[in-house]
Amino acid sequence: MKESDMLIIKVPASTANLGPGFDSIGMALNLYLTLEVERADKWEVIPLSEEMASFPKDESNFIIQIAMKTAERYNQELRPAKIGVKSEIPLARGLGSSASAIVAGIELADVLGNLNLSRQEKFAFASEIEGHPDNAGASVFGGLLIACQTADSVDAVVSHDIDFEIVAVVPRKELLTKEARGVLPEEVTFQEAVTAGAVSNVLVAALYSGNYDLVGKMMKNDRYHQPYRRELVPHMAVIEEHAPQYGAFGVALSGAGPTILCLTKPGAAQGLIAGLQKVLPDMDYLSLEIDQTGSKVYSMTGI
Ligand SMILES: Nc1ncnc2c1ncn2[C@@H]1O[C@H](COP(=O)(O)OP(=O)(O)OP(=O)(O)O)[C@@H](O)[C@H]1O
Ligand SMILES: N[C@@H](CCO)C(=O)O
Repeated sequence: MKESDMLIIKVPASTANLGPGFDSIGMALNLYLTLEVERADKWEVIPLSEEMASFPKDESNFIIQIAMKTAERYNQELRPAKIGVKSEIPLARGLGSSASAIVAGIELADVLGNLNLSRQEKFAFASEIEGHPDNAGASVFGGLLIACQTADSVDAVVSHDIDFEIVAVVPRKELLTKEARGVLPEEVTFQEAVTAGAVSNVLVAALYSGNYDLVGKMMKNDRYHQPYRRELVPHMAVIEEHAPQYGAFGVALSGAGPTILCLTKPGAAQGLIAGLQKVLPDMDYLSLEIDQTGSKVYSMTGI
């Protein structure tokens, strides 16, 4: 990065799991965390949207901490910068806000430290920090991602060809991922694991073959996490009951919740929102698309 540059880092939100793809499937969404980065004599974070005002304004800010950790991994020290931060991603609602902040920090280290990281390197480090690759991978690559993280490696297949309309039903109250992971069992039986894996396999095959009715059925049939998290998200059953009549073919918990993800047939999103507002008026409704680009960095001159 040159002294006079103002760089923009733009990272998409994401939804994870799509039901049975627990800690494995992610999809990038067109809501963004944006950083405006300029060289400075000391670290400074300027909140440019309301929710960002609650975070530290110095180098203890999470995004800067991630940037420093990334630089350290590559034996670099970062010179400070002034960073304007704005976000359209609701916090702790199951739309990948923490993963987008991690990816933004890695992108920040990449530009400030001239690290020249590949997308795979950014994906691997973001997944390591987040602990699972679904949200992090979607934020890095965009599109629909099927990923697998083991102790030795993290691998993903990313598709930019799959597309459908999305409605996110967002409760006004936060649910931290830590709490929603706390209700999951420590063990399942071998037979349960086999069935849960089979449901996930059919979901992926149905997604790739465009069999959206089967996609919806598999989203609902998840055995890994939704049965345990239902008690935290009572609005989910209401949406499952009413959404199909307004054109949704699939309903699932978005990430760890509490947002509910509805996938709709083309042109059905507005009707779905109007229909659901009648039964659940106290929710926010977002009509969204898949982000097919992933995280990107550009200068104010548009390069
Ligand atoms: N831009 C940001 N700057 C600093 N911290 C952030 C930022 N975005 C998210 N966080 C941190 O991440 C927390 C939310 O992470 P959490 O994993 O609980 O939910 P989520 O990522 O929004 O949802 P999910 O993981 O289910 O998709 C926030 O409470 C905050 O501590
Ligand atoms: N796969 C994760 C996504 C949320 O971070 C979960 O469901 O807990």
